[in-house]
Amino acid sequence: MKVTIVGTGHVGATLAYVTVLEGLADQLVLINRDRQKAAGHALDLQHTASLVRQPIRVSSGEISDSAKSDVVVFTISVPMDPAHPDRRALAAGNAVLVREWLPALAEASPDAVFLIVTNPVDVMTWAALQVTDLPVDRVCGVGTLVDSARFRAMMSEELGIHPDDIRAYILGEHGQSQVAAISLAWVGGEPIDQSFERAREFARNTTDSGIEVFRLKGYTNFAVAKATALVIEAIQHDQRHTMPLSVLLNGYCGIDDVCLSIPVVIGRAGITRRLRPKLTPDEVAAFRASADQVRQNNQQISPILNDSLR
Ligand SMILES: NC(=O)c1ccc[n+]([C@@H]2O[C@H](COP(=O)([O-])OP(=O)(O)OC[C@H]3O[C@@H](n4cnc5c(N)ncnc54)[C@H](O)[C@@H]3O)[C@@H](O)[C@H]2O)c1
Repeated sequence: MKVTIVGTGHVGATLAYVTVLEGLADQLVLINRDRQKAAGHALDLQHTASLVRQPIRVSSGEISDSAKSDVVVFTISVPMDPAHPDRRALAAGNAVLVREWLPALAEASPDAVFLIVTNPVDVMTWAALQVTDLPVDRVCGVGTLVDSARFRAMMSEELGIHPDDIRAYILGEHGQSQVAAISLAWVGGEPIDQSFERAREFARNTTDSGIEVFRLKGYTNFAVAKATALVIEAIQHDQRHTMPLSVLLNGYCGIDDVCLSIPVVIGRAGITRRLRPKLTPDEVAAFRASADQVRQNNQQISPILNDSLR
């Protein structure tokens, strides 16, 4: 399997390291505007590859070197203002990057699954679909996967049960309007008590946790890299795992033409199913409000995507 990581900043470089350690590809290509930096990471990872069991070829290069990738991960981004950490503020700058990079990447790897990590990830996933002819089931954003994992970890600690045994999703925007689908949370077949006040507190903590890491160290990399690696692994082995990813919604909860995280099934062909769990009326209302928020951002960047540079 050939994986290309576009952008070798904190997230891209960490994901490249996890890809090598976990043997998630036979071939890994790194692309960065600073070619020397990408070459340095590739060389360092070649040395790493000689220490792991699974052989993997690591190189750096241009978009042409990414040709016929099975997975392309997009992580390039304008920087977030440390004084005002707000993912939505990256929308205009990153829309320019999506417009500049995605068409050529898609042309080079028309059969790849494209994983968008760049924030605001729901808006950028939608943007990627606007500037390419990629099928909707092969473009998805690493949206609330980390949020959901964090939410489950908090519940796990409270309940004294392994997080793998807890099913719980954060849905909607990877950001302030995200929705904790507490009505869907269960363990061992038992629903988590709706009146479980701590679950609401955990949901609030989850919403803020990514930004909190950013405030403390200036970027986030480990959790998102591991989450993205899980998605790559599901594609590599056609695992058909269910996970919350940001995908284009059309007619979902009455929402059209917006990318938001919902539980999906993912495998080698990309998204094979969009699951439709039964949410409470309050959760549906919150999910629709999240869609409205993201739609506003989409509208703001539309003129940038339509710019004549395309
Ligand atoms: N989806 C998620 O859960 C999640 C989690 C963490 C971070 N993120 C997002 O991932 C993105 C990357 O984060 P990071 O910490 O790696 O950022 P970073 O600043 O460390 O890296 C950004 C990369 O983009 C490249 N870049 C910047 N401007 C460019 C330009 N004009 N042309 C080409 N390349 C350019 C840089 O060279 C660098 O490789 C950000 O948008 C961040 O918000 C998403």
